[in-house]
Amino acid sequence: MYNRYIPPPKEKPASNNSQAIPASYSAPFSSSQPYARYIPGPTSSAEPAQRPPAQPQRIVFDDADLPPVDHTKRQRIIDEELTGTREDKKAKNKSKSKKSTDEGKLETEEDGEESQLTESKSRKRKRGEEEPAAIPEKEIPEGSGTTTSNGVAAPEVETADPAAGERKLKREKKKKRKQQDNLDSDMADGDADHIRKRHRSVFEKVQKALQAKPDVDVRKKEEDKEEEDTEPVVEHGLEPLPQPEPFVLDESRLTYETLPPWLASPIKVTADMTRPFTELGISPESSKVLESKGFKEAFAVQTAVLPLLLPSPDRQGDVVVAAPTGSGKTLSYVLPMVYDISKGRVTRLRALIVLPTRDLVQQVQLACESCAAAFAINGAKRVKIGTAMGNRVFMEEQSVIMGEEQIYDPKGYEQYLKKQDSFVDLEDSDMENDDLGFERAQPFPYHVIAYTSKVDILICTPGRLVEHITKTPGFSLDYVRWLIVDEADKLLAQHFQQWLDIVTDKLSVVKPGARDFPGSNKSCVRKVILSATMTRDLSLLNGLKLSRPKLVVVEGTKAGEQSLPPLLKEFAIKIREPSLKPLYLVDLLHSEHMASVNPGDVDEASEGSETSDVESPSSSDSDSGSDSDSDADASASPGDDDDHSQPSKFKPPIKQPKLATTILIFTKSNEAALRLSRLLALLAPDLTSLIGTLTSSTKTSRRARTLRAFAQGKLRILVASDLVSRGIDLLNLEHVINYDVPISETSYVHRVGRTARAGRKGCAWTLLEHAEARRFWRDFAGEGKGAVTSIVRAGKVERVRVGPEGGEFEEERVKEYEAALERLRLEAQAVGRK
Ligand SMILES: Nc1ncnc2c1ncn2[C@@H]1O[C@H](COP(=O)(O)OP(=O)(O)OP(=O)(O)O)[C@@H](O)[C@H]1O
Repeated sequence: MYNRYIPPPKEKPASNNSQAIPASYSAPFSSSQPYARYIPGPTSSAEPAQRPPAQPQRIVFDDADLPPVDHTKRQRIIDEELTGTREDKKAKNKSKSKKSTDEGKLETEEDGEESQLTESKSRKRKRGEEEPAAIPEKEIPEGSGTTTSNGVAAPEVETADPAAGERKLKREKKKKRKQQDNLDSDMADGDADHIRKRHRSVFEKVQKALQAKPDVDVRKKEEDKEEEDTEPVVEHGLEPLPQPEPFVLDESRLTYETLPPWLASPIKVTADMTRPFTELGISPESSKVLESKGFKEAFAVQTAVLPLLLPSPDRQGDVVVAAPTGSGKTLSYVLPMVYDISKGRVTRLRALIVLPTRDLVQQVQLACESCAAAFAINGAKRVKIGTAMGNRVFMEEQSVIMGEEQIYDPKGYEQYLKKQDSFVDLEDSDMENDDLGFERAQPFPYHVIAYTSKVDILICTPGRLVEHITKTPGFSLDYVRWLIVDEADKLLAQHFQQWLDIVTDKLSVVKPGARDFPGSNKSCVRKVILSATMTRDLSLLNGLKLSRPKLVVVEGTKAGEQSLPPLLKEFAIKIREPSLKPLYLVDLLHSEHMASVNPGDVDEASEGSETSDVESPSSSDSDSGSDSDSDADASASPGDDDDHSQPSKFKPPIKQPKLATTILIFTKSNEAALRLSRLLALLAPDLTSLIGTLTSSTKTSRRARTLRAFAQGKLRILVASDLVSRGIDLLNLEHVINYDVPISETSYVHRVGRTARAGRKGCAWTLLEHAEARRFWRDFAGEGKGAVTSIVRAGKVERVRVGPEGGEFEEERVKEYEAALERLRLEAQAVGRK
């Protein structure tokens, strides 16, 4: 930082005075140049004789604080300091000195500097040392009135007699000091301080520069060399400083080399591998029961996972499974887990299965019940299964999971009375249960309530699990020895109430006899982590605190890849006129493409179903209407091919319409799903009674009914949001239509994976508007320029044409469409007014 230079008074100095400023003096120092401020002499006319001649302020530095320096170099450094940076700092100084004048801010900053310098001076005086001479005198060229290369007036030095010259110099110094003292004493205190402060700042700079001398020398040398080698140095003003290279995100995909061994060397299983359950350690009796439930033999992933999880004399580690959608991952963990628990006698909470949605909880519950039945033979225990997903009031859920028993225990009763105040008061909680008449049991006098788990396996959503851990008396994970995390990538990426930390903390508690038996292979918790799109993000996986994990993948996939079901066929349809996209969908639904791909499956499911017991989109509120709505809609002539739209007083018998397949249509949001479902009902009246809607805003019970109706074939088309894109097992589903392109590869894999499950065929159709086409082909299909996709598929995505022959829809159809839109708008308005 440099102080503002104040130009010297415009009086003409005596030409023969060595202290006077030569005419050339002002030339290199404009007011904006960085240099110590010139101190003018006293202005009082009463003492003209004492007024010192105008001179530049001498720069004083404390040699005691510096290493011995070469004065020649020092001078050069000072010169560099004063000149080299001058241009660069010009504008900065201007604004700074202005600030300093206006606000006096600089003074404040400089107080410290001045006190340091004063301290240094006084130290020197105490030591009896002379104040060092001003700017290196030895360097001053011979001759009178010379200036330094910077134009600084150099004192005249006699060189003929060195002793005499020295004496003269001393005299001059003494004289100057005296003058300076006079000057100081004459000046008002504030002014003198102010000026001194300003000078000190410059001196401080010079000192710093000198201390940094070695760097300066090296830099100078380097600069000189560069100058020789390259172009002349261009001095810069206030243009932006050179910035470091922008940080480029490493988008390279994971390779085997970057993964830990257990991820890099997975256990691979061929996709078409099957084995009888008996060969994998399941008893023939249990296998028979499994067969009766539709599980004839173990699927590929099950053949690899079952041996790792079934009880064995060796203590085995945790298991991570990355296998395609519909490959049978659920049974691969449910079977060994239920088998293991069925060997016990006492009911305790032994297993937790965590899933992201309620629909999945219900689905996995069915798989668990099937297996529980399979192992409840030959006197083995029937494993008890419970759910916690927030679909009923909390206290009711608590009473389903936990049991209470009155035990005579006077001491315990006393403690209970003392503790009562600090006990978690569920009555005060914000749960939805309070006014429903559930009453928490109180202990009888001299009794305590002992809490016992009513279930061996709890299937739950993470949020509800945390609620039970924190609020349900007696709910404990001490005996849990199975933790299953299905759809793991989703659950790990979303920190629902820090559920994972809470659960893993609880599971790390060691209570001897609970799950820790020295030397037993049953000790500790077995963790099984599954997904069709398993993350390789170690920071996420680390949160699970896995112990000696093993990864199971389907052969043909590498780390970071996600394979599609082998029997899935994919198609893309170009939408030429985006504003008429619903018409393309209607055409696709009516086209020969929507044929059954697994003949027999759908018809079997729908046998005998003539009416639907679920809501229909043609009702004014498809998600909140009563079940009877669909009957009313169905009466609008479903299946009557001759005249679908004519209102008729005569209601024909309900017939199954000619849609011989099942279709799941994905939209981008709940709202879009509701809207499209209603629009379809208006545009394709023949399909009206077959359309159901699934969104996260639909009540769980209604969703369950809709799914049931679909499984039975009463509904043939489901319009859904991404809610059901994961895990939902619609076994008879044949076609998935991406009405809106999914947001990610992962989402695409899960959506299309709702079909072609369990060894069946299936088709996925994606409607592509022009703007979305590039992303689809590059990221999802892996075709075209710059294509990179992590999706592994058996075939290729085929292009299919749907829509009018000539490319344009008939005017009449466009008008129908516009009328349907208008009706939709009016209906929405009417709902808004309610
Ligand atoms: N061994 C088997 N024999 C016959 N069917 C089976 C067998 N194992 C699983 N299934 C059936 O396969 C279907 C898909 O299984 P599951 O839901 O476990 O797949 P998933 O791999 O978990 O799929 P997603 O990743 O989509 O959740 C289910 O209907 C299930 O009943």
